Amino acid sequence: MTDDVMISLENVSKTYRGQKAPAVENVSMTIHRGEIVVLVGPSGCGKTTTMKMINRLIEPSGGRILVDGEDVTALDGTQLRRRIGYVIQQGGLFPHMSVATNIGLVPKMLGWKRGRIEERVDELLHLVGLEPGQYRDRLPRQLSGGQQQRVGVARALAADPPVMLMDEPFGATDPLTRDRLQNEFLRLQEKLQKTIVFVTHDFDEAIKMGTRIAVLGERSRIRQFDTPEQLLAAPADETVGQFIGAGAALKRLNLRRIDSVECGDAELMGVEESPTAVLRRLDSCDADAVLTVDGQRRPLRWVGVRDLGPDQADLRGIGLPVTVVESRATLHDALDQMLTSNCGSVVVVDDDGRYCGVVNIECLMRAISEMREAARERDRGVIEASPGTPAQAVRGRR
Ligand SMILES: Nc1ncnc2c1ncn2[C@@H]1O[C@H](COP(=O)(O)OP(=O)(O)OP(=O)(O)O)[C@@H](O)[C@H]1O
Repeated sequence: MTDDVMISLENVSKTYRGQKAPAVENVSMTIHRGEIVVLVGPSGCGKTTTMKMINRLIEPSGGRILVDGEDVTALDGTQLRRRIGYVIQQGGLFPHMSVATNIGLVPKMLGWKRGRIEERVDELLHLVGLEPGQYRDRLPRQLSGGQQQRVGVARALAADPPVMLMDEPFGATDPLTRDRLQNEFLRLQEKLQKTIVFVTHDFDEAIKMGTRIAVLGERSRIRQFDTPEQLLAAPADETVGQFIGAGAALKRLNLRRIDSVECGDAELMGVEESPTAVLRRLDSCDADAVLTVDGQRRPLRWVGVRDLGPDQADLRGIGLPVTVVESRATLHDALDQMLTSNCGSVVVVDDDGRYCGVVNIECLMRAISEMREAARERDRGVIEASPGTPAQAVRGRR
């Protein structure tokens, strides 16, 4: 096994007791350090069974599984599970235990001192965006679904395991929360660089989260194991193509993050400026609205000529609300926001909500045609995929 490999499945099979046919048959797969490998496939194809054999929540009937070079079947199951974080739907929290107790479970089992556990719990709550003072002592039922999920992730990270298994972790949340959790998790993963096996039903989620995606068929047979780009551009067979579904071109928007395209610029004006200053600015540029921002450059509203009546004293509260999207979100998220908000553009913000730029429909169209061209070139074998090619700047318009 090379240094780069973190998990290796070698001819792994599972036949459940009382069943004739195996649920998983002869699966071999290599997962590298720091990658997110997503297992997708139809219901009942064996995704969860395959994943749970890695931490031996399910004992394999045959084959070998190596984690960081060690054969997991030779290790004590409980010890093994302390070294592999595990996240399931709705966090899988113990309902009668506080958030802090839930997160501190594995460190406690590992014999950490109380002070160290408390410090770690607070550190993890910060990491997943929950204020420790506010959430530490709550019970899981006093949290929203998304918050429970964040605590589930914090718990899995408690003992800083190199490997995480995630079984439909965001499955039980509404689409907006799921999007946010996905983005937050990707941001965390940039820092943490864990090796992650991720099971989902949702192909769009697979594209967004996966470094590589394994499309599984019956008995976990691997139909294709490839990067999202390659899967979308060149499905291995008709079944994979059907699974990817219609709109592969649109789905490619999931592959490109907003921070990889050159955004346009809006005409920014501090909200404390005067309506006359706005009129002067609009007169001198080709934008039809300015974007008002607060003292921290956080976007507030789009203000155009028609919002400025003769008696308008200041800019506060006038104009159209902005639709914002994080710079780490995908172009697909940006398009989604545009369509749901009925707005021709979205304002891109950084982690602190500060203005970064504007993405509009022309910018998306340009990115789509670039990706299409790159896929064509790749098919011709001319160049490697280059999904990071920046789009040209666009003018910000509401
Ligand atoms: N404890 C069990 N005993 C017997 N058969 C089982 C058991 N658990 C799962 N199976 C069977 O093994 C097969 C694979 O199940 P598994 O849960 O791994 O599939 P999956 O791809 O994760 O499904 P889903 O997407 O619906 O969650 C299914 O046919 C299922 O009925």
